[in-house]
Amino acid sequence: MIELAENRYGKSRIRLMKVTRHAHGQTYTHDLREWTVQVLLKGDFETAHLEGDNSKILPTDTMKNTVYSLARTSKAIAMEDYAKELVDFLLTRNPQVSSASVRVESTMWKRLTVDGEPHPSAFMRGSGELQTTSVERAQAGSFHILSGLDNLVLLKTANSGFEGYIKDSLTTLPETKDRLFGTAVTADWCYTSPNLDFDAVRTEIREAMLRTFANHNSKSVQQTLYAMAESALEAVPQIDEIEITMPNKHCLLVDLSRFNQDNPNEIFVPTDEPHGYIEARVRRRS
Ligand SMILES: O=c1[nH]c(=O)c2[nH]c(=O)[nH]c2[nH]1
Repeated sequence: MIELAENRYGKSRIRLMKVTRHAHGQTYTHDLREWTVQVLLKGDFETAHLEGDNSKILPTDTMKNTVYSLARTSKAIAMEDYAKELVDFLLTRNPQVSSASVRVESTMWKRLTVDGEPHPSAFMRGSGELQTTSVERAQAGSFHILSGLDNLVLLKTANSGFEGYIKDSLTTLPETKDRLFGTAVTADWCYTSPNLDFDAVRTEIREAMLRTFANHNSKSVQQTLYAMAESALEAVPQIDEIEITMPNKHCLLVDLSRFNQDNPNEIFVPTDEPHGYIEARVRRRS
């Protein structure tokens, strides 16, 4: 006997740009948001898989249209609030759906400064960093919101060392009190409430992590990762758990002795592969 164990379906990589226009008398300001949205539904789709009966299937093309239509009417500023509206909309109109999940990835656009003034309608891509959220709700259930960020690329040139580790017959790594520490942070945190000023909380979490990365006297990526998670949890009571992944993007000191030159930690070769991979989930003790 064979059975359908689990299934879900939806639309991925729905790209959306929203311009919000504010008029101030003779002048104006525009706000810009760029989101990539994924919608996934779980529910009563067994007959679709087993019999080819599409009578309970909301086409993924309709889900894509829903994303744009709701973006037009929604007053949400935070992507978490927009995702909640989208989940509610899909669940209300589709009783065959048992749970809906919406993920939004937001691209960083920064307002251009021209002649020292913020420009009302010109923007610059900030970096490859993404702000993320995944919002899920079952019919008659409550929201589960996991927000975070991805590809926050950081580097510190002081206050990082790595010493005192295991040495065995395969060790070649020299100990160092002074190395470059480069990483690309991924973080995901859970909120204690589904109704928050999500953008304000996000800013505080991000700033707490950045401050700690900059100021930490790092004995390892592991220690700095934990300190960053701890500072986010201390700064923001509205989250109770945070998971952080920090690859160790090694920058290797170049040996210039072959050219009769010294290299007092000035010339490095940045490497992508292989890289260390450090991950931890840190939570408030209950
Ligand atoms: O911060 C570090 N943690 C490690 O576990 C590790 N391993 C390694 O080779 N270099 C480093 N650096």
